[in-house]
Amino acid sequence: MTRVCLIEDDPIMGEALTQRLQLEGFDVVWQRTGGEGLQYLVKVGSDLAVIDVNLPDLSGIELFECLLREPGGPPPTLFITGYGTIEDAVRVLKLGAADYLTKPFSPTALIDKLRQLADAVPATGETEPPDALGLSSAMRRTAAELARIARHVDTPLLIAGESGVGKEVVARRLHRLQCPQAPFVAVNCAALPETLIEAELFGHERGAFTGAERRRAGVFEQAADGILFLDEIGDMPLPLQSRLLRVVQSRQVTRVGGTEPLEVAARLVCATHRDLAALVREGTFREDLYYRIRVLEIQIPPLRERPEDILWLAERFIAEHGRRFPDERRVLGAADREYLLRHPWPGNTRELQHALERACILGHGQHLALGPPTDASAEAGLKAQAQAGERAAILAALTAQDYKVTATAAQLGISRKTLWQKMKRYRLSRPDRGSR
Ligand SMILES: Nc1ncnc2c1ncn2[C@@H]1O[C@H](COP(=O)(O)OP(=O)(O)OP(=O)(O)O)[C@@H](O)[C@H]1O
Repeated sequence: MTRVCLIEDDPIMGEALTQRLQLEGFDVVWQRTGGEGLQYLVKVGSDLAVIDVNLPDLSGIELFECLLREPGGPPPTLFITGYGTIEDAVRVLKLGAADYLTKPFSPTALIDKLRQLADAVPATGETEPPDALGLSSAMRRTAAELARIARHVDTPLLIAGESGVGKEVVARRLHRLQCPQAPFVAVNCAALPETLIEAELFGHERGAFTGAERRRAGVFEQAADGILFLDEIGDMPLPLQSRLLRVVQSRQVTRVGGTEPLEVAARLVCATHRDLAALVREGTFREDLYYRIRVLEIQIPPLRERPEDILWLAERFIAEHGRRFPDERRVLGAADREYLLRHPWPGNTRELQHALERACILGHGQHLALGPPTDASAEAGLKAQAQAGERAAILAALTAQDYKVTATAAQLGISRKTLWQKMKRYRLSRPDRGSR
């Protein structure tokens, strides 16, 4: 049963909500002051919290800020704000609240929101799954949906969202759920020259064109019964879109220069940071292909719209860095949290990850060096900063190219040898995802 801690000083409202939530099957604990509520959440904890912003002793926002400083952080929290106090609503969302309701509200609206949160929260007694995607309701919902999507292995999935939000992470998560032993083949449609993309996708027979000295399997074949991840699908040239549509519809592929069709067993997962519907309207993306690849669709909101994920992700990135470099174990301080929550993160999770990597490398003792460097540390840290930037650029290119050295070296404009040397120096190797 999902536990809800209701923190509300108004006796009539408190009692009415407690009764209604109990009737709806929630396990409700009603705390009448901010202080008692804080103590309860720190000592006992709860799956969800409903907190009135206006409490007599400690405001709901102060209470939430205290919980943010606790090691476990607050549970997914729904705030009740006063009518017309939009500033409060914006503030609580920025701090990481899951949602808010403005008074007066109907109990049904509260219950709907709590149910949405409860669906995504593990029931009492369960710990957070190791492969959670975030704390926000959007990412919890995505994680829950992936488990269902994984069962329908033939249905294409479209993952949409701004660059760096974690579309590939979601695709790889699906792979882990659906077919961890089968291949995961990632292709960046934007990174392939138009002349190569057809042969890369569909493969080619020996002698199909100048330079085709031997037969080559395309990515559909390479993906076998696993997942074929077509990133930046919006950048695929129109003529190839028609061919792709035929493959998706017939579940058969014919190599360039070949005549024998081969069965396609792989699941197609496409990703885009572009507005495909707009591309369809402009005539640069085929409408029939659009509908075919988005039978299932996951929209990942930008990080700025799910601030509750920022600190959660930051903790993970810092911990991960500390595991890899034990002498660089840093801790997120109050000023760091404030900085992280204030920054708009136009580059989304990727930018956050790189900012924290840099902050861990340049930090001292437990302290992170977040934000612009101070005068004293600027000079001393300049070299390290340049190296951190270089490492981050190489890491981004490796990730974009699925750790293919030739393609990554080409993207970065350096030789394969130089790339190998730098990967060694910066300890960059393909993460063991068990996917190939
Ligand atoms: N939920 C998450 N947990 C941990 N790391 C994440 C998460 N989401 C994203 N990241 C990290 O952020 C970076 C960007 O993620 P990813 O490559 O999946 O984004 P993307 O949306 O596919 O980006 P692009 O559109 O540029 O291809 C990666 O290094 C990834 O490891």
